[in-house]
Amino acid sequence: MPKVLISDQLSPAAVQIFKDRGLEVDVKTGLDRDELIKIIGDYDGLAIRSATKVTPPVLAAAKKLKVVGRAGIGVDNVDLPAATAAGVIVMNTPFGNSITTAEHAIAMMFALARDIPQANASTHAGKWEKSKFMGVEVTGKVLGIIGCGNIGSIVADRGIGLRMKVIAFDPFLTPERAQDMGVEKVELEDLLKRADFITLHTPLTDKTRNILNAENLAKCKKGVRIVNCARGGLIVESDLKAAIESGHVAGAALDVFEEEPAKSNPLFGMDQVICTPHLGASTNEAQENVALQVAEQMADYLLTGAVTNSINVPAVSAEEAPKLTPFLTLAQQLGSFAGQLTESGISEVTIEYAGDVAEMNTRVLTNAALTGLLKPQLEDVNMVSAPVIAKDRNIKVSEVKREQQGAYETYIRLIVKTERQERSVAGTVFSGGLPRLIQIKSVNMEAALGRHMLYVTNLDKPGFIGALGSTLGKAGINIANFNLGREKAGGDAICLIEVDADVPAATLAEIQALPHVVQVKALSF
Ligand SMILES: NC(=O)c1ccc[n+]([C@@H]2O[C@H](COP(=O)([O-])OP(=O)(O)OC[C@H]3O[C@@H](n4cnc5c(N)ncnc54)[C@H](O)[C@@H]3O)[C@@H](O)[C@H]2O)c1
Ligand SMILES: O=C(O)[C@H](O)COP(=O)(O)O
Repeated sequence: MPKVLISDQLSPAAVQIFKDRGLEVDVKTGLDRDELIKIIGDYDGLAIRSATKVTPPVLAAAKKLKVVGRAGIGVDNVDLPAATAAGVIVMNTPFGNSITTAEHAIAMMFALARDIPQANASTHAGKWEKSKFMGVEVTGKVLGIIGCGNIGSIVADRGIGLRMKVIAFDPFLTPERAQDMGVEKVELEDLLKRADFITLHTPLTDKTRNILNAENLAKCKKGVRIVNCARGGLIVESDLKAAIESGHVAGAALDVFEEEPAKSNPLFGMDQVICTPHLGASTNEAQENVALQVAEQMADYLLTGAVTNSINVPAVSAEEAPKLTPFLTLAQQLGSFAGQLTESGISEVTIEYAGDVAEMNTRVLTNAALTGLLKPQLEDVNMVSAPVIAKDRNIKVSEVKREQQGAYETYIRLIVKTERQERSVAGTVFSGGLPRLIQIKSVNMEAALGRHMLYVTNLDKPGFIGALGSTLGKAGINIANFNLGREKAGGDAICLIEVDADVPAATLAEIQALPHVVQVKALSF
């Protein structure tokens, strides 16, 4: 009988589900790393929240482990590549605590507007400082939401209910979805300039890390109040401290910190800063939701092999797997390729299946393509949530099936329409199950996608390839594969280069400055 360890505070509902489904379950919370390493070898499943760190040494000791279930959203405490390499499925519950977290952000906004924690402490101390705590109304104020996904859009809805003017910065929010929500879609600069309250609801990615740094805080309206119930690392804490000390920022309410558990922090002790210890998801309702859901998902997987809400593995049945797997990889790669190049809201996605692949389970393949497409923008998107997210965002998704045509026996073509342009990319699977890109826009080429890729669009002129090669060489970057294609001699051309390491920003800038280069972008797969 499979055995599960619950190593963080989960609702007792989870234990009941595991037992009802016939699994053995142990609850051992507060384990340190070595204690976890010592016992993890006994378990097939590990159910966690954000406290347990699933690191490579833990995974190395977890010889029987098949699934890690995160009762909540963020899986930043799980080393995903290491889990994937160890064959461990990681699943989460992407929607179960969204309402609760949005409510915490609203509670923090009110606490800030009316100094409630400070006034509470002062009153308990018998001071009756009635004139000290002069607040601000939220009605009519501008609420600036950075990141308008599941939680951000619930905050927007509540803000509108409070008669606030809600503006949102989220490059991947379509104008139609913003309009449906009654939210004004704005650029970051505009949001910073106009918002009386700013609330953060993005994942922590390379693009969002330090999004509120000294430079951006200086662009904020004087007297702005800032709420962060998303992730520490979105705000530079020392810069926020300085902005509060100078009086430019009136206050901040923080549920999350650069380092957690936060035992000391530059912002601790400041009168204008309200802190909670990562309580965003801590309500009975949310905890019940996520515990029930994660236990059901883990039991399903351990008992039947069904995969739901997995972050690192697509959902496929045992019979379909061998034929479908290379096409799943291809679909996800095509999606990821387009997603990494997309910098504005997606309105439409069409996936063409031609030849043999049109007879397969194209729904799963479409979900794989959407997962790849949305992944560069969203922290938690998987084969199950991708279509729901696309629908929520008013992205029109359609499949077209064709008989075999053209040079390839079978292929998948992904066409992505955004506010600004239409992008198409096609690929096939070669014998031996090797996925290959065969066309980008209307330019033919045959390219495998490696871990580090450089995508360059340029004019087909002499000297360009040499200049590109020497720029990479000068930067010590080895070229593993070089693929070229062009529309016509002297016309638009595309280079897709596999390199052995990440290309630094300075080298990208040098390539961008080469004659005949239109665009350069580093991609990773
Ligand atoms: N405090 C807590 O206890 C708690 C609870 C739940 C979730 N969270 C955190 O809240 C955050 C949001 O969760 P969610 O479920 O709404 O995620 P989500 O993926 O549904 O939404 C994130 C949104 O951020 C947007 N985004 C991505 N990059 C952006 C960028 N560079 N600039 C602006 N917007 C960008 C995405 O387009 C998306 O709409 C996550 O970091 C999650 O881990 C915290
Ligand atoms: O990502 C999440 O779901 C939240 O940060 C909640 O984390 P917690 O389950 O540790 O409270």
